[in-house]
Amino acid sequence: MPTAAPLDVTLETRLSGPEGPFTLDVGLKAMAGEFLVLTGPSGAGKTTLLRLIAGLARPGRGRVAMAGQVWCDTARGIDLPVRARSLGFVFQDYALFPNMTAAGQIGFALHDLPRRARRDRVAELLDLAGLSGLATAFPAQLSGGQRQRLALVRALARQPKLLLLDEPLSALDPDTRARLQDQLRRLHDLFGATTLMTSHETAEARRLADRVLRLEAGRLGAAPPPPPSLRLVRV
Ligand SMILES: Nc1ncnc2c1ncn2[C@@H]1O[C@H](COP(=O)(O)OP(=O)(O)OP(=O)(O)O)[C@@H](O)[C@H]1O
Repeated sequence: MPTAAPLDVTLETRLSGPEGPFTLDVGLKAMAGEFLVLTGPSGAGKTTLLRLIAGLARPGRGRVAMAGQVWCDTARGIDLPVRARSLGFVFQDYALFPNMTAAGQIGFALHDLPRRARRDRVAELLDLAGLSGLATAFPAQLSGGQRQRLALVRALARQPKLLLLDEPLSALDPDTRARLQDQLRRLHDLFGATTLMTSHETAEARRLADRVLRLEAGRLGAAPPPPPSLRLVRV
């Protein structure tokens, strides 16, 4: 259950879209453990917002704070490097290392643990991902769903306070996607990270999220309510 309001984001930055420049101008707060899904049309700025929060891009101006720690504040010249921010991410352009086994991918994220603790933690995370029998498999030997489960537990390996997911399920077939939605929500609940995910699928957003937000042309609004359910009429 959400308990506090630790993610506090106010960002403004100029972007150039196909129809000309526009401003990504966002104020966003999330509770600890809250699962937010960000929907909106292509080009609205969803990926850019996640990259700015992660520290992979720098905003024109603004502030990002998480759990009382300021990650970025342009007015005070603060801009923590990505590795100093307690976050995990699954981004389309941060794929798995092709030449590393499943166990190696997770172990890499835990490189500073002593060897035995690292081995135990890797085994535990592989088990959580349902990949215990595939510890020595390389990404090319895994299905799309297995790869995304691996990417997810790798992102959660260091128990980050914030989990950023950019369309993590979009490349999967519908059945795998539905299964992974449930697994994703379970992992989120288990780790208790605040999660911000982007999705084009309104149904997916409603199924997963505690709160759905919509970004349009750089501005945030609440998502429209779900359509009223059909009422049966006696004839
Ligand atoms: N550093 C930048 N400077 C200027 N414009 C940028 C920069 N980064 C992204 N853009 C532009 O901002 C717009 C929003 O891109 P973004 O990828 O954030 O949208 P999106 O909502 O995630 O779209 P999609 O749903 O298709 O992934 C795009 O037109 C992109 O070209």
